[in-house]
Amino acid sequence: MKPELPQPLVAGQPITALAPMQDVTTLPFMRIVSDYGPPDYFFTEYFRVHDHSTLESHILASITENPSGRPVFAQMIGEDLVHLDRTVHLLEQHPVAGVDINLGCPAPKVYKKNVGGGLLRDLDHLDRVLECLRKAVAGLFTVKMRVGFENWDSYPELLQLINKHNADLLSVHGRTVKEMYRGEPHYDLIREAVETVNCPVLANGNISSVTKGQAVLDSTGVAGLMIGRSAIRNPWIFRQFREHFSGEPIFVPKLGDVRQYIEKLWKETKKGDKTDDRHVSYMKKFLNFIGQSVDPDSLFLKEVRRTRTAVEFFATCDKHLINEGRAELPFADEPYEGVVARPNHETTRGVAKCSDLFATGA
Ligand SMILES: Cc1cc2nc3c(=O)[nH]c(=O)nc-3n(C[C@H](O)[C@H](O)[C@H](O)COP(=O)(O)O)c2cc1C
Repeated sequence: MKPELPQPLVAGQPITALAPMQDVTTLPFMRIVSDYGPPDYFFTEYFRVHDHSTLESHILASITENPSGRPVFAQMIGEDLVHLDRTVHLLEQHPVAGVDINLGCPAPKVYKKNVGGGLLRDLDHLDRVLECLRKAVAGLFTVKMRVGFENWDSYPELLQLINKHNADLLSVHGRTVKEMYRGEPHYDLIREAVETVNCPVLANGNISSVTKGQAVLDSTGVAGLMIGRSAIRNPWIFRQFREHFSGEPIFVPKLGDVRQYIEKLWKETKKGDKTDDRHVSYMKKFLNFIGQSVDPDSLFLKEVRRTRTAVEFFATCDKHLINEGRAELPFADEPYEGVVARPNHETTRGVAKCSDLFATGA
């Protein structure tokens, strides 16, 4: 019998999902998001698939040790049929909700190896990849993709491939690979997916608040929303969506709550062997997004980016988030205009890790 998509936490509500984010959606981050109110679905960062790949243990932990009880879909990136098939069988020995293929990674070093977004340039090979995966995956087979490589000329064909291979869920990041993270996503193209494919669709890209999410639900008719960077900035966002869908008052975090979130992030993500000062640079990956909603002049972000030691880092957090009554100020619902996270997407470090592997000819 065909497996069904898991029910959302509150039956009948649109689905919410945490987008896969390399080096971010690790087990510690999933724990934190679960504490603040989990999404309906989790997706892991991608497992790399090539001729000598194994399941990376830290990614596997985000499936096997996830405390939320919510379904976790395992994402893969790769293009080799034999090894994709092999990896599906390895993954399905674990409690995965389904297996997802990454058709969106826009990093040149990745797409040049014809994986991630690169697969969107060769629909014949993509056809074979999807056929192989559909045969291999016993449970739910899901796809996360962008709307095209250079443009969306092949998008209708792409959507037909989703139908041909009976994907069970499609997440669409409404930009081309070449658009990277620039500009507003093409929500009209997400609507086209809803009208064309036979499976539920999740809208992805710049779902920054409940208001924005509801507007996207209304304009596209999607079954749900997949949220990435805004869940780093605002880990209460899934709870807020659930409250909104239930017609309840929506929780408004204060700067004092944000200070506690930063403390939690520090404690959860710091590995035993790392010095406090080295951990400051890892924390900036998160602070970059959090800082977008702290103050409109970007004072917090500018100052925290300059910190080098743990003492400086926490003193800056206290100054901007707690001292002089700031703890009671609201944390803005949307990023302040002009306050930009840099980088605002996959980092070179993350990209380098996977491109190094694919560069071996795998
Ligand atoms: C740091 C970072 C890492 C990412 N890693 C992945 C990944 O491993 N797999 C994937 O499909 N997308 C990845 N993405 C893309 C996101 O899943 C998502 O499609 C994108 O950020 C747009 O959604 P948003 O505007 O809600 O962030 C990553 C994005 C970021 C910012």
